[in-house]
Amino acid sequence: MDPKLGRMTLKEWVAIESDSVQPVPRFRQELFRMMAVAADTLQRLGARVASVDMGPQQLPDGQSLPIPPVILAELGSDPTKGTVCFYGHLDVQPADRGDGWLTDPYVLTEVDGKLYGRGATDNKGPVLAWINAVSAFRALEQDLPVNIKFIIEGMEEAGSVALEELVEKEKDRFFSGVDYIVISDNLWISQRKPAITYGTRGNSYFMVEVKCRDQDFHSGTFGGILHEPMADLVALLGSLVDSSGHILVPGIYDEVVPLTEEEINTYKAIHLDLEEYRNSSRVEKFLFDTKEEILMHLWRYPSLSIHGIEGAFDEPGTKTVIPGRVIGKFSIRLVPHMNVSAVEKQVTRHLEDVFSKRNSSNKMVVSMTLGLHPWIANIDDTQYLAAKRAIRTVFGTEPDMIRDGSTIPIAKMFQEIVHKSVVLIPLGAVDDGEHSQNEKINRWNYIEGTKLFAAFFLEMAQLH
Ligand SMILES: NCCCC(=O)N[C@@H](Cc1c[nH]cn1)C(=O)O
Ligand SMILES: [Zn+2]
Ligand SMILES: [Zn+2]
Repeated sequence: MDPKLGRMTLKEWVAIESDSVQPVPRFRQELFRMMAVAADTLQRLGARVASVDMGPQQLPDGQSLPIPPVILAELGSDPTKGTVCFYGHLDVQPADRGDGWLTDPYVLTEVDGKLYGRGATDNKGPVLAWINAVSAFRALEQDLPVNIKFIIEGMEEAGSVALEELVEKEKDRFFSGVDYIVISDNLWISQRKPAITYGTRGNSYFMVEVKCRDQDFHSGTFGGILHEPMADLVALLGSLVDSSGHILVPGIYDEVVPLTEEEINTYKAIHLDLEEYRNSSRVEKFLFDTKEEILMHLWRYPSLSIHGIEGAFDEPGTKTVIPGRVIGKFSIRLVPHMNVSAVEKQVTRHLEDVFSKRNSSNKMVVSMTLGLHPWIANIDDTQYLAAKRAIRTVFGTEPDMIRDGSTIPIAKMFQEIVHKSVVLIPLGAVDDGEHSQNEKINRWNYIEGTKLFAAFFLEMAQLH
């Protein structure tokens, strides 16, 4: 802890086990502690801070847990200055030492300039980099070049539960004076070259339940005389996508924006060392061989991923069970201009069609549990220019102009509800391993990223 500004270090933040994905009271308490610590840090910096009560989260099993508060903080309200709003999240993905972490995930550990720890890059490091950039102006006793607002949540990894309602409610209050919105919750596509991100994919998450009864069966006693739920489910999941990654749901590609020559040129301009990307991902072969195809299939085409089966036997050993009820989980990453409710209908119709052809006596229920829209921005907006200039100043290079294959739900919500320009300014390197074992942020990225944000404030002040 910095005694003068009361600033917390990344090590202290990583030590808080703020896992929002596992809905258990212990992690919820940690999340509340995390949000209280962050609110206190911002208060000590001189911000006006409100911790907004978000009410309960209803869980699928009928229980509920409290949602951690969202922090709304404001520094400066000079009407002659522009106002930049920064969004970040302080919840993390689950992490367990036994899952293959080489160090304790909740003890920030430096090895060769890499700071390992859960949340180091996603998203505690970048949030602290923003706070550090503000406190640099404070330490130098300089006025902030722009007014700054922070919106910081603790449920992003669980799908930003209840956040949309809050943004809607605060549209004409907290967000009324906001000119620009910045998010730093993704990565560069290179180890050393900075990037600016102007689009993300959306996500439709599906559950397909196949049920015979609530209890499992002995396969010696029932095997051979049942429509087995798992066999139905495997056939359903197997009908979704072919071996070249093409989604088999009829109509799913209908609304995808057609590709133009001009767009292809934007992919050509990006430097991506495929060999390095493949090696650092430890993947032998991708579905596509060229940089352009890889980028397009990550950013501008939909993809379908199968995530898991609830109720399946997944332990080591040879249990001879027939699961009585199984739930398959898969999701489709959406791109402009796919529509969430059209996708829901197409997927449901397709699964009903496949299931009916099996003549199974089991019951199938399809539900879409998340529907997150894709987002794309206008890269000619002022803050894109400011970010480019700040990158030139700090890194001495032009940024890669990139999109992100994953989903940052708040980007689209801000665009739709607040109607302000949104930019993603990542500061982590391509190999930071967000969501994975051994997540890290490089010391260099963390420090240069802090400088980048300070330079960005100065550029925004000039351009506004
Ligand atoms: N590189 C940015 C990472 C942000 C991220 O991982 N977002 C999640 C959000 C989500 C989508 N569906 C459920 N949660 C993601 O998986 O894309
Ligand atoms: Zn994140
Ligand atoms: Zn994440």
